[in-house]
Amino acid sequence: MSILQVTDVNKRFGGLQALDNVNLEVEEGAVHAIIGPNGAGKSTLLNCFVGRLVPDTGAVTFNGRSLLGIKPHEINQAGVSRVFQTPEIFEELSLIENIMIPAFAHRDGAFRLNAWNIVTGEKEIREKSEHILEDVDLIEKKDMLAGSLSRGDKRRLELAMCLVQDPKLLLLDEPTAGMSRADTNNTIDLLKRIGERKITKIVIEHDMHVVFSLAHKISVLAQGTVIAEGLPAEIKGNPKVQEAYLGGAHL
Ligand SMILES: Nc1ncnc2c1ncn2[C@@H]1O[C@H](COP(=O)(O)OP(=O)(O)OP(=O)(O)O)[C@@H](O)[C@H]1O
Repeated sequence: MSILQVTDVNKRFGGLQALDNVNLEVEEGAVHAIIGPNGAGKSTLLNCFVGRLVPDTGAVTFNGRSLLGIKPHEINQAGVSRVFQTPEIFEELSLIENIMIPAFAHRDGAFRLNAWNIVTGEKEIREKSEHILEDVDLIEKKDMLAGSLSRGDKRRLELAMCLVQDPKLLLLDEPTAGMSRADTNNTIDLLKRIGERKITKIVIEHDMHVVFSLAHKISVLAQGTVIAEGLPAEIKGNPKVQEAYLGGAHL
């Protein structure tokens, strides 16, 4: 069963056709990678899933419900969470506070920086937040300021901020960008582990080691068009994909 369906989506920026009749079906529980060269339209497509952009034409449905015209926070409330290329965390707050804020927002249906809530900290929210920090191996650092973390840890923290909201669909925009090989491998392991929660994931990624380690299905975008789609083994040997990547340098 598909959880996300993209039908004939077009998006133009002035004279540039950033998305050209894109069709995509993401199966519930799968890791679906979207790859493609720079400027292919990957981020534009992702932005159409979270309400940051509205397609000129076409449809995007999540769990059978149209996402078009829905505000980003409402899409988030419906179960779609996004991890950004540059972590969006509260640098001046501790790790546990960073997790508790979205936990309260998820429970209350509104995002508020409510200091009183965090100080008094309802037991169940605190416990849930600590569990999530354990899952991402950051529990030892829970009282440190988020701003003092390494880049890899900041991305893990942001992932934890998404997980505490119990998302149904997690969008990962280059989850290992700028990481060392060791941090990249840790992130792959972590994403495999959270795969046990049955969260559907869409991963945009340039690092093919990450893509082939995680993805069940891959869609390849080039110049705003899906040029290939299939299992990792099918995509690896696809000549159109090799060509889009300038002689296969990335594959
Ligand atoms: N807000 C915008 N206004 C004008 N052009 C835009 C806008 N956003 C994206 N574009 C253009 O649309 C095209 C697709 O961009 P997009 O960021 O979606 O590509 P991408 O596949 O995510 O690339 P990368 O891998 O480099 O992040 C590019 O040519 C980009 O310059």
